Amino acid sequence: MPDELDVLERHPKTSEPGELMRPHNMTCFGCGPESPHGLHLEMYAGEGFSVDAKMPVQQWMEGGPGVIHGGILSSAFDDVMGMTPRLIGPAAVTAHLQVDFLQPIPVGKTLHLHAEILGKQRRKIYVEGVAHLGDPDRPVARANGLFVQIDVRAHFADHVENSAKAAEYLGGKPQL
Ligand SMILES: CCCCCCCC/C=C\CCCCCCCC(=O)SCCNC(=O)CCNC(=O)[C@H](O)C(C)(C)COP(=O)(O)OP(=O)(O)OC[C@H]1O[C@@H](n2cnc3c(N)ncnc32)[C@H](O)[C@@H]1OP(=O)(O)O
Repeated sequence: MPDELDVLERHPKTSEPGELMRPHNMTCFGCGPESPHGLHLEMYAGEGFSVDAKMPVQQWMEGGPGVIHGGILSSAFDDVMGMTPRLIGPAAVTAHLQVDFLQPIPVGKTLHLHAEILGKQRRKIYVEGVAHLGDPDRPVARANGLFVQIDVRAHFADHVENSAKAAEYLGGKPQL
């Protein structure tokens, strides 16, 4: 992370600490309630510049026998960490994501995910993530990511017609 950072301020319209955050896209694999095969993560705004979510580790998420698939864990981090920019302003997309797998994460447990903005410089937002199984002092995974703020309309302009929600986005009535 660079030394010279911008001052962080919560966006006046963002969710209050403890409040459920709105999915950024109803069919998002991570947080979309309408995603047919998604994680259906419910995200809560935390104190400061943080977001929390809990994910029951289900059988279909299995990688090694009885434990979570690394890609599922990475996806969960991606989405929870990707939600933190909304606390401060324009949406951001993942430019870089790095995950440390510290312990096996068993099927049947509930994974607690916490993401927090470490700093921002221009459009770059540095975010860390941590996951545990109920005891915050015993993390089972950690992540670091770089998210880059975008103009959502310009960024998705060439792709939005492929969205399951294309009719709504192109009909001028985005949910967001
Ligand atoms: C009408 C439509 C309406 C639709 C409404 C929908 C609303 C939806 C809302 C919200 C969506 C949020 C979704 C979150 C979902 C969870 C997160 C994901 O899974 S996102 C998917 C995976 N990620 C991507 O697909 C990104 C693909 N990459 C890109 O598009 C570009 O590379 C992008 C935008 C990341 C950067 O491209 P540049 O051209 O805009 O900007 P440059 O100048 O290259 O980078 C800006 C700064 O970032 C650094 N940078 C960029 N990539 C870097 C990297 N990999 N490592 C280190 N630094 C990097 C650069 O060095 C530069 O830094 P310096 O300001 O000059 O210091």
